[in-house]
Amino acid sequence: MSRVLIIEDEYALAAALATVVRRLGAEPVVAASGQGGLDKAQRQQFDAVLLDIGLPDMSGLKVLSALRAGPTPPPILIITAHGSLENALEARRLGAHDYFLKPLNLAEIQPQIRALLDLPRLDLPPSFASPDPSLMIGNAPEMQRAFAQIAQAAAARVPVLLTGQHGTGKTLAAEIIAAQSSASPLTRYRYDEWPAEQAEATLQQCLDEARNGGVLLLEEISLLPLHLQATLARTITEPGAPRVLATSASDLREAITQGRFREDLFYQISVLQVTLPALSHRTEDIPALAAELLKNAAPGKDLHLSVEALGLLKACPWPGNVRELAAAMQHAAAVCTSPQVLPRHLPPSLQATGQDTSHLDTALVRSMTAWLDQKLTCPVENTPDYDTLLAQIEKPLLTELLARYEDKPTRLAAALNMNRATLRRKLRELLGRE
Ligand SMILES: Nc1ncnc2c1ncn2[C@@H]1O[C@H](COP(=O)(O)OP(=O)(O)OP(=O)(O)O)[C@@H](O)[C@H]1O
Repeated sequence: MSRVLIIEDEYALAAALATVVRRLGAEPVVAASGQGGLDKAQRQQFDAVLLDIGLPDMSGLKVLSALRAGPTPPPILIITAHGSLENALEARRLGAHDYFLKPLNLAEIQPQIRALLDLPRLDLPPSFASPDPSLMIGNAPEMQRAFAQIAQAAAARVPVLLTGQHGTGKTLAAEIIAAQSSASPLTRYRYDEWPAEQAEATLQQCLDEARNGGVLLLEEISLLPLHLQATLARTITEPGAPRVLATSASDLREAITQGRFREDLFYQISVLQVTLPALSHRTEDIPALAAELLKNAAPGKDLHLSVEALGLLKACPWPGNVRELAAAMQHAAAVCTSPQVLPRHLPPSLQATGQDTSHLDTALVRSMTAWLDQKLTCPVENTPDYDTLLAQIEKPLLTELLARYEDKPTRLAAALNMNRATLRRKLRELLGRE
């Protein structure tokens, strides 16, 4: 893996550069002073150096000449707030590869770093490459609704709020929307990635970076404290402001009632909304998702899931949603030495929760309660009788059961210990089968 030395005393900038380097597939090493940088360069070989000229302990130009004096000097990119022609000329004379002025446009410096490291575009992790919309898997009705919302959002240039539990694909959906609707790279900001004293300056930097046609992804916007919400509410209405895509796993309307989120900002950022369903609400998507995630986890290994393993996956509650399923498939790929993944190849925690199906019972009771609420809130004369309600429950139950026993009533009756004559009568009355 290529290694990049970042000599920069401004924490926010150093962290942002480290993120860029990491996303390019290289390892960042940060030094906050000139001497620190030189020490690190003496101990390790680097493939590139990003060097700030305005360092606290010595001139970056001095660091540059010291680095260049080594036996195999790496290519060096200079970053400076004191952009003068002299500095630029001197840096070039001392052998700097290129020269960048602060405030730094990360989108501009990124291709330069890639070129220095001689990294092919394909090396980029999916978060920086434009994600392929087909990578978002889902056939369930709730997912189809989400796809329609994503398509609308991709065709517009208005702010979008993406909601759903953690790991449901909000960020992936936002990346797809951004890639489809803007040529500029996506700028990202997440409040809890920064120390409190750097958070505001970094937000401002991200807002500036994405100005004039860019897209700013604000991950988990609910974390933003009120004073930064005020900054955001003011800035995103200014001319040239970036398009904002915001994600939230917590209920922003509830946050508004509790005084933790500004109502005006909520309406500003939620012109369009995309709602990603929980994985436990779309268990029919689990086979396709699990197969794809397993393939990604073990490319070329041709692993597939046994019926038993799939049954277990479908029964799990998945609080971590698709992210948790992806981790489970990585686990399976690591421990499974045969072509077929069995329940014992799944993480032990899943094997335990998969046995406990109480969450499914709870879900059944919850949806039956909602169904009854709806059925029974009508004038007394229209209230259905008990047998009608029971028939409505039994009809899908029998259809589903028959499908599992090859559509053979005799097999179903034997397997579930049912009276054959009763089953035949029910099939005739409820499903019209002779
Ligand atoms: N429908 C999907 N098809 C394929 N992969 C998916 C899908 N949804 C999510 N993923 C994958 O699951 C992982 C988690 O998704 P993502 O980071 O987008 O979730 P999130 O909702 O933004 O989570 P958080 O709230 O924790 O930030 C990612 O690796 C993503 O690529």
